[in-house]
Amino acid sequence: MTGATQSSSALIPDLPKRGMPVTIITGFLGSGKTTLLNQILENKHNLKIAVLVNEFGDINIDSQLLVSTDDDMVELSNGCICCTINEGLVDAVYRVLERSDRIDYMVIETTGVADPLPIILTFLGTELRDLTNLDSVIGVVDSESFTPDHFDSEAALKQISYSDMIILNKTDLATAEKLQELEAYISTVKRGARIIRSEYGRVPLPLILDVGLTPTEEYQDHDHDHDHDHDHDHDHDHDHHHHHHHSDHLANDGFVSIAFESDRPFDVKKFEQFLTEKMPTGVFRAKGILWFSESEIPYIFQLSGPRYDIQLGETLRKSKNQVVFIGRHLNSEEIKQQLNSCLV
Ligand SMILES: Nc1nc2c(ncn2[C@@H]2O[C@H](COP(=O)(O)OP(=O)(O)OP(=O)(O)O)[C@@H](O)[C@H]2O)c(=O)[nH]1
Repeated sequence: MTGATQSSSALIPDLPKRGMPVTIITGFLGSGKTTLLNQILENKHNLKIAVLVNEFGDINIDSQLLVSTDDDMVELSNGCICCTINEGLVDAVYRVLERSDRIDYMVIETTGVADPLPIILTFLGTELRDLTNLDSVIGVVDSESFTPDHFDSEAALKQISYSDMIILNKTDLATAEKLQELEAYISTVKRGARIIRSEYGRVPLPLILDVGLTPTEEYQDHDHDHDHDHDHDHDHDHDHHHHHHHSDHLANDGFVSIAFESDRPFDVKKFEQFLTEKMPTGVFRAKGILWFSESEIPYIFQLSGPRYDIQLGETLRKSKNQVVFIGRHLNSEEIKQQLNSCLV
């Protein structure tokens, strides 16, 4: 990777020694990362922020749900974090650095099943170290659904242990006791962790941006290539060097992502019946832009753990149905067939 990017750095010789500040937002599926990112974008005032979003799945839903002004930039790189992001990430960062207009800050949202370490090491262990300044890694935790078994997911645990700060989000859905238990648990995983409670990611920006929390020297001994060689349970030896993966391949800790798109609208009653009666219990997270035959305006669909909501997406353009289901032990064909039968 270093070889591939060295030539790009020659294009931007004038960057200051301490480069562009970068914040990484990590956290499990549905914990509130995009919500936090929207809070940042809505409250950034004059700061020009470039946003990089990496999604688990073939369709970019998050990018469509981000509030964005002309100054912001959303660079997308979908796919499996282990296969795609390290190469795609360096290129995307260069595209931001090479922009002629001023960008003050970069915020990266990882997928909900990502191990943040390879991303951290991409900033600290490659030539990006001189061009960027990793400010902090923020881990978002869903205080309603997170439990100490951390969804049986190594990634969920690593997201906490590599975070410099934890946003204990969705406090409106958890009892005071649960919040205290979680804070105690998080402190056992990450001693001395800075924990901030929030609802809908509402946190004053000075508490989370430009805080200089990443202990960069502690990562110095990590061997970048070695650490990238991790233990995901999918086999990608034979296709590591090309990036036309399908979502079925994107399994992390057993999670798979199933993308469904259609130019035909859904029947709202059939779709709700699918959600309440037919959807497999293995579905942990779903999101999408929905088009119902009854409405001219598209809807935003969010499902996280036990709850879902479907809200009018006034600012979205109606085009087609796009929805992603993420979970374990999912039968992709069966789900697609069931969704097809909800179409008008
Ligand atoms: N009640 C409640 N809901 C919240 C809060 N924060 C976020 N949500 C909802 O939780 C759902 C998931 O939020 P997102 O911000 O999309 O979560 P995410 O971490 O980006 O999800 P992935 O990208 O799939 O990993 C959405 O329906 C949000 O509106 C909160 O503090 N309280």
